[in-house]
Amino acid sequence: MPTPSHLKNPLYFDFRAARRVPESHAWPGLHDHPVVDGGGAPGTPDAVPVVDLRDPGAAVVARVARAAEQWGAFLLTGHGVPAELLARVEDRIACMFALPAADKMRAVRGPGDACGYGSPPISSFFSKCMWSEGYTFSPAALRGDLRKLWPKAGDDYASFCDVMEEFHKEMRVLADKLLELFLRALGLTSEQVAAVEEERRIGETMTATMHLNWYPRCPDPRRALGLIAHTDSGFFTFVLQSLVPGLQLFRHGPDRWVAVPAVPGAFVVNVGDLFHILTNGRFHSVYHRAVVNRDLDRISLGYFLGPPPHAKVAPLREAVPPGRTPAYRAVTWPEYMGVRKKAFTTGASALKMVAAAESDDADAAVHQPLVLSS
Ligand SMILES: C=C1C[C@]23C[C@@]1(O)CC[C@H]2[C@@]12CCC[C@@](C)(C(=O)O1)[C@H]2[C@@H]3C(=O)O
Ligand SMILES: O=C(O)CCC(=O)C(=O)O
Ligand SMILES: [Fe+2]
Repeated sequence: MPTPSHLKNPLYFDFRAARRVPESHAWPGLHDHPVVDGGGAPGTPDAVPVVDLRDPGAAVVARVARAAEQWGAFLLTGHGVPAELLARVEDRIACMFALPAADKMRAVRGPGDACGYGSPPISSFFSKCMWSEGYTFSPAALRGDLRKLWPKAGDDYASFCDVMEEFHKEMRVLADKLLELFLRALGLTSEQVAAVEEERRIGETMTATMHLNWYPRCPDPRRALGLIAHTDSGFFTFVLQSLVPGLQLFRHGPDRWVAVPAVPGAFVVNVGDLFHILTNGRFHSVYHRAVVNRDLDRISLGYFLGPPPHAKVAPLREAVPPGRTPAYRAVTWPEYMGVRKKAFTTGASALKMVAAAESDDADAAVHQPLVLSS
């Protein structure tokens, strides 16, 4: 009898060969909270907020503020990234995930590596495995990274790199636009936004990381999980989900999972933990997860924006109410990842661990927003 393919490479779980969900991939507690549809009529309690950038400026700012304060996430439409480019991006991602296991394993993420192929970094905190594969890379340096997957270069390598570079160019511009909208949504005037940028260079220094997810179809989707519930750690993330839905946002009161509808051409924008800190908790990071499907593969792309590694992130002066001190202490992204690691192992909240001691002494308020040291 031939050896099943998933046993040939012990590091690689062959989802295609799986006829059932093994214990290693079966998650308890997946159905502790109900799942509700987030695609209802706009304004209904569970409808995921939509921000259409084609609407008048003041309406857009108000919608961003409401969504970031109440949900920590929204669907972004009218963003100007061509649908035709998004279709090519999805096509190239599917082509990458269809590479033979041996090719993908050549690019495997090493312990502590930011980039590479395999389960996302968060998976190391759990004993169960997720029903997905992922690939993380830096779009600013992708040609080198991608040679691990395509050592001989070739047409697929070239088209993947060309399309991702084109996408990155569009997204980086959109990220700057959204950052400005977020700052306006905090109540800053255009002049204050310009002054913040002059002083702190948040937009100028923001870095982008891309993480691609492949969720193979699953024989028993109720037992398996595509991506464990988490908050993104950076400033904000654009998620492109294919036409197969699977992203769910957690909402309190009553506790429930809201299934984000697959809206063609839309991005889901998630507020991350460092933005939660930057906005002094006014915009809150959103807890979310991805589920899998019995009949269909699903692909998603996360375009993560965050500060450069040496930049300290602390609440913006403008986000702290008069007479109060900032709610969080200054942290770099790597420091915050260290705190989050500790939080995972102890069951604590990483954001609470970087909360500053409460004080009403306005004179003691030392605001140290994004500080760039050389
Ligand atoms: C920029 C990043 C955010 C991320 C860690 C990473 O360095 C690259 C992968 C990202 C991702 C994607 C899946 C979920 C997540 C929690 C993870 O483990 O890897 C996020 C990370 C994050 O937001 O912290
Ligand atoms: O697959 C999705 O829709 C969500 C992906 C995600 O949350 C992530 O990559 O951080
Ligand atoms: Fe995420």
